[in-house]
Amino acid sequence: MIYLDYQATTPLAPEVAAAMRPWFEEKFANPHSPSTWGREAAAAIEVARGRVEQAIGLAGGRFAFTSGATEAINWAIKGTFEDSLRRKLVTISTEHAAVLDTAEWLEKQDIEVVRLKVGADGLIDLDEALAHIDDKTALVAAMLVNNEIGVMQPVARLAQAAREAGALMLCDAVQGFGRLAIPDGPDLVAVSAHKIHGPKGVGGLWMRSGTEPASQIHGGGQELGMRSGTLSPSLCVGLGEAARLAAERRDADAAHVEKLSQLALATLGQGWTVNGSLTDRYRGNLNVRREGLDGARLISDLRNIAFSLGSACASGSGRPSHVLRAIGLNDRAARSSVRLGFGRYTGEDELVSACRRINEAAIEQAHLPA
Ligand SMILES: Cc1ncc(COP(=O)(O)O)c(C=O)c1O
Repeated sequence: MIYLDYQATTPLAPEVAAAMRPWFEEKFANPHSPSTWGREAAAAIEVARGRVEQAIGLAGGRFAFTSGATEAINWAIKGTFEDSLRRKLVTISTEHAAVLDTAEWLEKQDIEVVRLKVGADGLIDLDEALAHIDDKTALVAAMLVNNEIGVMQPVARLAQAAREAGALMLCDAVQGFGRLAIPDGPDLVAVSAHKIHGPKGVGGLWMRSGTEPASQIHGGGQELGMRSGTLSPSLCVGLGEAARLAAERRDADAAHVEKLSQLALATLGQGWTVNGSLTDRYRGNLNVRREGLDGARLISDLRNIAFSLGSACASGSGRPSHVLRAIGLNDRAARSSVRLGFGRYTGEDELVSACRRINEAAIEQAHLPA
């Protein structure tokens, strides 16, 4: 199996698995218990928290663990509106479902939602965005790297505009965290462990000091009373170790990914078009289309290569991706697109071999009866 679906999830780093194991097995204490064992687990969680904060790299804030980025985003958005008299959210039409579905829920509570359009390059028009961010706006929510097409929005500029308007800025940094520097400016940053070679089921929300959205999960008062529920030392330690490794290896991983991206494009060869900006992008995400291709069929024909149509959610629904539609592709062009995602553990040879097979299968498909 050649794994080219790094945006859906990433393989667990061996260092992370090793760091997590004792907390599943002999060190099973409840980290909120006052026993010696409990305190040891709590201390390990605090070390992990420090590592995540360091990898996020923004000063003057604090990180709280959650079950993943979806929960962190729900918390940030719903909690901000619960605390604010302002009634407007400005976001982008190509955000992840965690943001867009929460925005839809807000609309039912009579909150105005502006979904900024994007151009064929997948990027917003900054002037249009600035015109919408005003004194009615409580929150601007924008992702750092798009999960489907890899393009990078101008997060720092949006954060500045939000601040000038007295609003807060949430950055869904899931696909950029640990891979790129998070630009300074956001007040709230959501991250997830399983996109950076950590375990599934853990992530969290970084909050600038003084910006603590209202709690959405009530109970035992863990995480400074902001997010209740017994923390899993194993998952938290796993995220901490994944963040530490990502920070340590960021430049080496970025250089590797850049090389892989060039190799993939050169191997696919002619007839393929990259969806979204060629310049403002994370290189480990290559969403490509080919005239007449049936992407779903290609994926089922090439069972030994794991790749996808776009987001895992869009793939399941059978509906064309909202991101590809937003960049102006019609149904046919959207269905002829596939996403190749690679990273730290992808070998050059396996990538070349996979791209060759993808290209050959696509050419073969063009000659088959529909
Ligand atoms: C951009 C983006 N935001 C949010 C999420 C949700 O993260 P999690 O799986 O931790 O809930 C994902 C993962 O699919 C993502 O790619």
